[in-house]
Amino acid sequence: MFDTTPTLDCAGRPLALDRPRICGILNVTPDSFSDGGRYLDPARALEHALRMVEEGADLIDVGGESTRPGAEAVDAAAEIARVVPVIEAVAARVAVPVAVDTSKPEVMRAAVAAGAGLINDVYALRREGALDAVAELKVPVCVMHMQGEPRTMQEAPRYDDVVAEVHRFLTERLFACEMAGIERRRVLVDPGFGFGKTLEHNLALLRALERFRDLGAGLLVGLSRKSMIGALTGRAAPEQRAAGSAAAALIAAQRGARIVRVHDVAATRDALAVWQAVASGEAAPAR
Ligand SMILES: Nc1nc2ncc(COP(=O)(O)OP(=O)(O)O)nc2c(=O)[nH]1
Repeated sequence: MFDTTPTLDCAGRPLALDRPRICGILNVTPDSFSDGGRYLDPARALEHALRMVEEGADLIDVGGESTRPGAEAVDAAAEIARVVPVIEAVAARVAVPVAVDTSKPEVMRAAVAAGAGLINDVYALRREGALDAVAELKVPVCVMHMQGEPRTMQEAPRYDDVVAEVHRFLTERLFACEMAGIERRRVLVDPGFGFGKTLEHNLALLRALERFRDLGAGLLVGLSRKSMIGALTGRAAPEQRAAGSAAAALIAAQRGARIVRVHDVAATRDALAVWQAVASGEAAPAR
């Protein structure tokens, strides 16, 4: 059922993409939309990371700047101060790879020096120096589509054909990566749910997710607790959206996502385990 797509080498820590993998979100920010402020303290952040790995996370994604709609930007020094101590502490205690969710080259470099093995860039390496940094750091990277900037992206998202335009953007970013010496097998792509998209745009992308298989890159998807889930379930509070988020992660996995980026690891793992038992005729390896 799953083809033998490559295993990513995340600074010596393998991330096999032979079946859908779970990326646990660790926001070290005061203002992330669903868990802002909860893990600002490095000790709390480490505790949460350990719990997510225990629950089944195959990767931990540490972010120091909220990219929610309307978010204010954070400077590099402040972002580094937030993520580096947490990346150091988490990488020292877990065996799974640790990613850094940043678009700034200086944060990428500091994070990899601290033990990060994958870069997750919602700006798809479009900031000055980002492509060169990733080429030099030699760790895998996720490039994501966003229309506009977090501060204003949800004001009036508009596309002629959202699927075609997102596909074209990711094609161009993959080409830019290859031109910079970042081989395609080291790149993950992400349609960027909620990043300059209406509910209809997000649904169109999820329905057409298989279209992105032809990019020849692993597909990462982030739907967890987003307003799309709230709109479809009526759950106003993000922390009430675990069931809807697990359903969305399952649909994404069934349509080709290799990594699902989630807040609720245990619920997601259970949903994927049931599907894998049915779909592949054998139960997913018990944890
Ligand atoms: N690759 C990728 N990275 C992402 N980073 C942040 C968020 C936003 O979610 P969250 O981190 O929970 O919130 P915030 O940005 O407010 O910290 N979504 C994605 C996503 O969909 N894909």
